[in-house]
Amino acid sequence: MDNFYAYDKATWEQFYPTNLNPITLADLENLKAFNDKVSLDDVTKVYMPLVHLISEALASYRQWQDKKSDFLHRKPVKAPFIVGISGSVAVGKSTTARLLQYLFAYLLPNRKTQLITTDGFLYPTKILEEKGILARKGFPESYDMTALIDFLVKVKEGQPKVKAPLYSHQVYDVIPDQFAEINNPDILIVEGINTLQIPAEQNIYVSDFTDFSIYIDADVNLIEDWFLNRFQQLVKTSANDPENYLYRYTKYSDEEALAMARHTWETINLPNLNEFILPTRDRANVIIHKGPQHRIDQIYLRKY
Ligand SMILES: Nc1ncnc2c1ncn2[C@@H]1O[C@H](COP(=O)(O)OP(=O)(O)O)[C@@H](O)[C@H]1O
Ligand SMILES: CC(C)(COP(=O)(O)O)[C@@H](O)C(=O)NCCC(=O)O
Repeated sequence: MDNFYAYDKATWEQFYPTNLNPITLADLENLKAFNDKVSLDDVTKVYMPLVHLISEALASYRQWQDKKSDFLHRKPVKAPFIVGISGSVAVGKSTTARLLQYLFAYLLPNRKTQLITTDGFLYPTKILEEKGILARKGFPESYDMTALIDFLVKVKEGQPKVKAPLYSHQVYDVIPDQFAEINNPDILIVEGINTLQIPAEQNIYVSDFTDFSIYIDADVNLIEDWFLNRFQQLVKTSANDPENYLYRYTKYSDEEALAMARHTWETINLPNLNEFILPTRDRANVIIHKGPQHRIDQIYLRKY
């Protein structure tokens, strides 16, 4: 990790400029209502300075966009600033993405932020089955990368109403005929395990469209625990919903269901982490490292 500056929380906290208002107690209460899991200590000491840093990158991006338009004698187009969030399955990407969206709204009230997850660009289960790659869900070949790149091109062109397909963890599949609509926001957060990947068969990558990238990291045993905990929570909430994919696990004892989830982790998500996700870590602008209870213990900022 030679090309990163490494900071503990106490040092990183000091980078929040003293002339900016710190987040207030009332806002932290609102945040608690929005998400009662995330540590407020992490919010004030890690995420607030990070959001400030990203807002500086956004300002310099906008300046560069304007300079390019001036150079070309073209009318400036508002191309959204894209923040990519990567990391293992169940490391906390979507939780962090939603938190960042909340904090952008707080610190940058005049900027509109939207959020998508690349899960929506997974091939539907039917196609994964036809291709014989259902057991490779989440691996590079399980995503329709052409559709994802096409989506990013339209977003960057400043087009309104760009459609993004949606994925449901409950249905365990892409939802047919339902889309998120991305409407030329100032900031688009793109969250997904593949946002830093360089698939061999592509010559243009998600990271070519990403203006700031974050990788969420943790010890692999902790991530496995978080995956199993999330699985148990999702199974619990499916108990009265036979349509839910996870409903089938309610028929097994807790131990049996847990053993099946562990098998999924060991045969699919862990090999995917080791072969295709972790090797992309050092390309991120910032690595957030978490310890037990998801508490952040180190922040790495890429030097070059
Ligand atoms: N900062 C956090 N504090 C507490 N729990 C968290 C935090 N981040 C994620 N989790 C929990 O960890 C599990 C995985 O998080 P999730 O955001 O779904 O991960 P991902 O999107 O990377 O798959 C979920 O059960 C979630 O509630
Ligand atoms: C849809 C996913 C590829 C992406 O996961 P996420 O990062 O959203 O947790 C993953 O949740 C998944 O379904 N993996 C395949 C193996 C499994 O966990 O069932």
